[in-house]
Amino acid sequence: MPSLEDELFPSTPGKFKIDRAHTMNRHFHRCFGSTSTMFLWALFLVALTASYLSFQSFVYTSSRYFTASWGGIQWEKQIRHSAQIHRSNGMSVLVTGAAGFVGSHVSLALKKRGDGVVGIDNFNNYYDPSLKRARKSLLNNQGIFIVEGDINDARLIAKLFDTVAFTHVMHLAAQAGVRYAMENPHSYVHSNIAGLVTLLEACKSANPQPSVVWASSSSVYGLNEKVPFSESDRTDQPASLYAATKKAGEEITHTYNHIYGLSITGLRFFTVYGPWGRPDMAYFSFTRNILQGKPITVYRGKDRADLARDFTFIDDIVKGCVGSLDTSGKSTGSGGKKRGPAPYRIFNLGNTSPVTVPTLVSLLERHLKVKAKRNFVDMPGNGDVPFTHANISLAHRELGYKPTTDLATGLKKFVKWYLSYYGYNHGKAVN
Ligand SMILES: O=C(O)[C@H]1O[C@H](OP(=O)(O)OP(=O)(O)OC[C@H]2O[C@@H](n3ccc(=O)[nH]c3=O)[C@H](O)[C@@H]2O)[C@H](O)[C@@H](O)[C@H]1O
Repeated sequence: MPSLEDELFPSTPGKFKIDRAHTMNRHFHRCFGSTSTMFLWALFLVALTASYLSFQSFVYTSSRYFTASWGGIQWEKQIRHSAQIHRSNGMSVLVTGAAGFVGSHVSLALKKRGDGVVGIDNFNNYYDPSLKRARKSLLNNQGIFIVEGDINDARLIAKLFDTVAFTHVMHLAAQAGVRYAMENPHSYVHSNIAGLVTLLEACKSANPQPSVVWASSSSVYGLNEKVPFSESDRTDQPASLYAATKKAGEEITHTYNHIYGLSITGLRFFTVYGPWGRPDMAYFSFTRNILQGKPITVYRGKDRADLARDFTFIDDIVKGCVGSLDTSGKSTGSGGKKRGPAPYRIFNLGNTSPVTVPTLVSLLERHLKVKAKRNFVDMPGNGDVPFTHANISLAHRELGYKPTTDLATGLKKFVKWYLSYYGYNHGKAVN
């Protein structure tokens, strides 16, 4: 069946063009008989377009205003209340990623000792958001308010700094996970680079400027083979996009320290685990599979060598974070201008005793009292590194950091939490 266009303008080659041009010409002259009429029509069209555009912008602004999940007197009151300090020389901390694993633990620790804490989290679905919601209610019960929003939302971040003069920012919001970077590379750029810059822009413009402590990663050591990994070792050979964005974060924060006088502390976390942890990590997904009777995939390196990680228990990491906030030193800038040099620090926060992945599995079996079905496969080339091992002498000297939990003890605590949270039958098919 010919289309309406075909009926109006027959498609015979040659004829089509002439006829169409001719017809258009006739219509044109009928409508716009003289130059002055043409001018008036043009004026009319310009005015019509302008009023349409301003109407569109009005609709956008007002819908943004009415549908925003933040703002308003009540909202500001909650933020101020949450940020209130209840100890002498305390701090008011904006914690990004507060509904995340490390973020929720650090927020609770700060609140417990009397610091003011305001959280922000975008509750994305990288892993089950219901776990993030559960962490949120835990924090709410302790009087911590979590703003639901993205660190890329510059207006929201500016509003938070307008509402509270935060002394510190604990920046833990990030797209985590080493291997997922091959599936969704842009989410890493969005959170770990664009989001970081948006946050730093707000910090640099705030008056007073806060001190910033943020989560880098052990993955920045990439293909480094010198053990244990020291802060001064090479970090220019990342093995994954995740690692590359964290390394970029270290360079980006350096420029904000250099240009604007922001006090910066970057923490290279080594495979953090524990209660309320991340379901995407090996110790967590292994636990789920073992309990469900499903096989687990255990990667092996070159020549079938076991992979190893410097697994670090969450309570030790929390101490390192709090110690970093306490020793961070002040930012020196104001109104976006540097007034003098400010501290720029980077620390490894590890356990300094690597354990192989098969040993991790054996420990889980012991605590769960269930045998695992191991499936050994060669480590795929997806960003993984064969081992990590932290030298923590710098953090020990500067922060008093001293991890005290070995993997067996930490996993016992994790398993206890896991069973109380999910029960033995989590996800098991019921016959
Ligand atoms: O320290 C970091 O900077 C990073 O730590 C964490 O990464 P990783 O150390 O890779 O932890 P994780 O995935 O638990 O794999 C642990 C081990 O199990 C092996 N592994 C993993 C999965 C699997 O199915 N099988 C397996 O053998 C795997 O090969 C590895 O040897 C954080 O996720 C990351 O966000 C970042 O913070």
